Amino acid sequence: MTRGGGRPGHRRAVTVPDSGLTGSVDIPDPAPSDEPKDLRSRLQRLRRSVGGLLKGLPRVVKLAWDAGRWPTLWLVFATVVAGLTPTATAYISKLLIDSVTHAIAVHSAHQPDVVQVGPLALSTVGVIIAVAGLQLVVYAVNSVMSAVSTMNQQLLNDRVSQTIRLRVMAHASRLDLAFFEGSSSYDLIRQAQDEAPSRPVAMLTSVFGLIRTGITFTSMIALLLSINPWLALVAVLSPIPAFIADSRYGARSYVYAVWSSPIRRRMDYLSSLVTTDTYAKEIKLFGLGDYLVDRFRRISAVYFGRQRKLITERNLRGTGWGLITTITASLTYLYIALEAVNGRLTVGDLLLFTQASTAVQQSVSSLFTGFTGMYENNLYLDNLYKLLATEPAVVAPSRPRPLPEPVRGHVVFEDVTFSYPGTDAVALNGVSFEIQPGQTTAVVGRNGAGKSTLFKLLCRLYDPNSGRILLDGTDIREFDPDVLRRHISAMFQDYVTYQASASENIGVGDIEHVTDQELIDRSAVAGGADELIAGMPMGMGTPLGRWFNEGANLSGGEWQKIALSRAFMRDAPLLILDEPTSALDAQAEHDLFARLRNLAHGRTTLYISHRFSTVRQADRILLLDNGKVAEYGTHEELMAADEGYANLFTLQASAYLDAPQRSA
Ligand SMILES: Nc1ncnc2c1ncn2[C@@H]1O[C@H](COP(=O)(O)OP(=O)(O)OP(=O)(O)O)[C@@H](O)[C@H]1O
Repeated sequence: MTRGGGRPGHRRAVTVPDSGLTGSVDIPDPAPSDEPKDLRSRLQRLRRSVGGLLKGLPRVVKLAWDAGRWPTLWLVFATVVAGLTPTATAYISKLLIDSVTHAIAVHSAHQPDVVQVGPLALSTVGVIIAVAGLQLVVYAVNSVMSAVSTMNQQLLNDRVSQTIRLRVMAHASRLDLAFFEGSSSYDLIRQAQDEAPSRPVAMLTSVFGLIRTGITFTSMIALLLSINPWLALVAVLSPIPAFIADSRYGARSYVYAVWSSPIRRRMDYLSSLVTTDTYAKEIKLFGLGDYLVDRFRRISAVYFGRQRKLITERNLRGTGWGLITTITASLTYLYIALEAVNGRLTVGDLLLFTQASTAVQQSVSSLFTGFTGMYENNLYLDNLYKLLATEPAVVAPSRPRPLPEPVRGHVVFEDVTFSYPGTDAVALNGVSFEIQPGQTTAVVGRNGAGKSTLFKLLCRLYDPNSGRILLDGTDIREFDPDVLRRHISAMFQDYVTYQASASENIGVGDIEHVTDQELIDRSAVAGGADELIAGMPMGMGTPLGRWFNEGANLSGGEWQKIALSRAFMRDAPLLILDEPTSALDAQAEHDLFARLRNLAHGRTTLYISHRFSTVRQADRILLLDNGKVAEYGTHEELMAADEGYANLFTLQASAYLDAPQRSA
C-alpha cells in the first residue's frame, strides 16, 4: 500500500471487510439454506435430525456415566419417581374427592357408615384419612425426590462440565500447531471452549426431562384413554404447531451461533486490546482506547440486535402457536364440565380428567420442547465431538524408531519444500543443506525468508510437503515427535511469558526437573538471568507478571533472558534459538555469545540473527532468500564470494563505521 496515494486531500481509504479494526460492522444475515422445502425433503431432514439425535443420546449418557455413576443412577431413579408423581397425585385427588362426596352422601342420607376397602371395613372418615395419608406420602416422596434430583443434577452438571473441559484441554494440547494457526479450526476450539461445558449438561437436563415427561405422558394417557379416547387424541395433537415453530428457531439459533463465532472472536479481541497489560502502552500512546471501545460498541450492537431479533421472534411465534394449545385446552374443559353436568362423570372423575388432560398437553409440549432443546444442544455437541475427533497430522509412526544413543546432531535438509496449510505461498522451496555434528550455524535472511519455518520443521511442528529432514541419518518422521522434541532445546521468537515465579518460568523448560533448583540456577546463569533474579525481592521465588499476584514487571530484554534460561534447562544435543538476542543490550548480547561457545560445545546449534557481528561467529552461515538457500558456507567463504551475504554484512558494518566519521 502506498501512503495516501501521493496527493494530499485525495487519500484512498483502505478497509478490510473482515478486519476487526476497520472492517464493516454491518453483519449480513447468514445465507439462507437452499435445501428443498417440499414435504418429502422436510421429512427426510426430520429423519436425519432424529437419527442424529438418537446417535447423540448415548454419547451424552456415557458422558454422564463416566463423570459420575452414583449421581447418574440417583438422577434416573428420581426422574422415574418424578414422572409418576403427577399421575399418582391426580389419581389420589380423584379418590379423595370421591370419598368426600361419598361421605357427604352417606351422612346426609343417614346410611350405615361402613366402606369395604379390600378385606378392611372402614368408616367414610377413615377412608378420607387413609387417602389423605396416602397423599401425604406421595407429596413427601415427591419433595424428597425433587431434592435428590436437584442435588444430583448439580453434582452431575459440575462433573460433566469439568470432564468436558479436561477432555478439550487434553485434546487441544495434543493437536498440531497448524490447528491453532488456522482460523476455522481456531473457531472450532473457541466454540468448544464456550459451549462445551454447558451443552452436555443442557442435553442431560433435556434427556432427563424427556424421560420424566415420557413417564408422566404414558401413565396419564392410559388414564385419559380409559375415559375418552378422542380427548386423549386432541390433547396429544394440539401442542404440535408450537413444537414445529420452536424447532425451526432452534436450528436457526444454531446456524446463527456458528456464523457469529468469528464476530464474537472479533469482539473478544477488541476487548482484550484494551484490557490486557501488554497492549496497554501502545493503545494509550496511539490513543486507540476510544476508537476500540466505539468499535466494540458498534459491532456488539449489531450482534446483540440480531440476537434480540431471533430471541423475540422465537418467543413471540412460539407463544402465538402455543395459543392453539390453550384454546384446545379450554374447549376440553368445557366439554368435561358439560359431561359432568349430564351426570356421566363423578366429581372425582372430573378432577382427574382435568388434571390428566392438562398434564398430557403439558407433557406433549415439554416432550417437543425437550426434543427441540436436545436437537439444538446436539448440534453444538457435534462441534465438540468434531474437535475431539480431530487427529493431529504430525504423529508418531506405528513403530517409532528410537533415537540414537547418544544423538550426534548430524542434521540434513534434503530438498525440503513446505507451504503452510491453507496457503498457496511456498515458505520453503527445495531447501537442502547439511550441518555436521556439533557445528554452530547462523541462519540469516530478510523478513519472511523462511528462517523460523525452517526451525518449526526441524522441531516437527509441521511436516514438509516434500523432501526429508534427517537427524543422524534418519528421517525425523520415523521418530516419535515427543521424543524428538525432548532432544531439542529451543527458544522461539514469540516465547511465552508465564505468569509464574522466576524459578517456574525457567523450570518449565524441562518439566521433569521443574523443582530442581540447582539445575534452574545453572540454567539462569547460562541464559544470563542470574543477576537479574538475584536482584529481585524474593529471588527465584519472585512471581513474574501481574496477572495473579503482585509480581515483578520485567523489561523485554529481562523476559528474553528468562526465556533463554528456560531453553538451557535441557541438556539437549540440538540447540535452536530464534533471534535469541533481539531484545538484549549490547553487553548482554556479547556475554551470551561468549557463553554460547561453551554452551554449544558438543551440541548442534542453530540460531537466527539479524546482527552480523554475532552471525560471523558461527561455524557456518545459511542465507535464505525467498524460501530458498541462497548461500551456505563459512563467513570467510561467503565474504570471498562477495554476493548476498557479503553485501548485507558490509551494509551493516559500514553503518557502524560511518557513524563516528559523521559525528567527527
Ligand atoms: N502460520 C503461518 N501460516 C501461514 N503462513 C505463514 C505462517 N507463518 C509464516 N508464514 C509465512 O511463511 C513465510 C516465512 O515465514 P517465516 O516466519 O519463516 O519468516 P522468517 O524468515 O522467520 O521472518 P522474520 O525474520 O520476519 O522472523 C512468510 O511469508 C510468512 O508470511
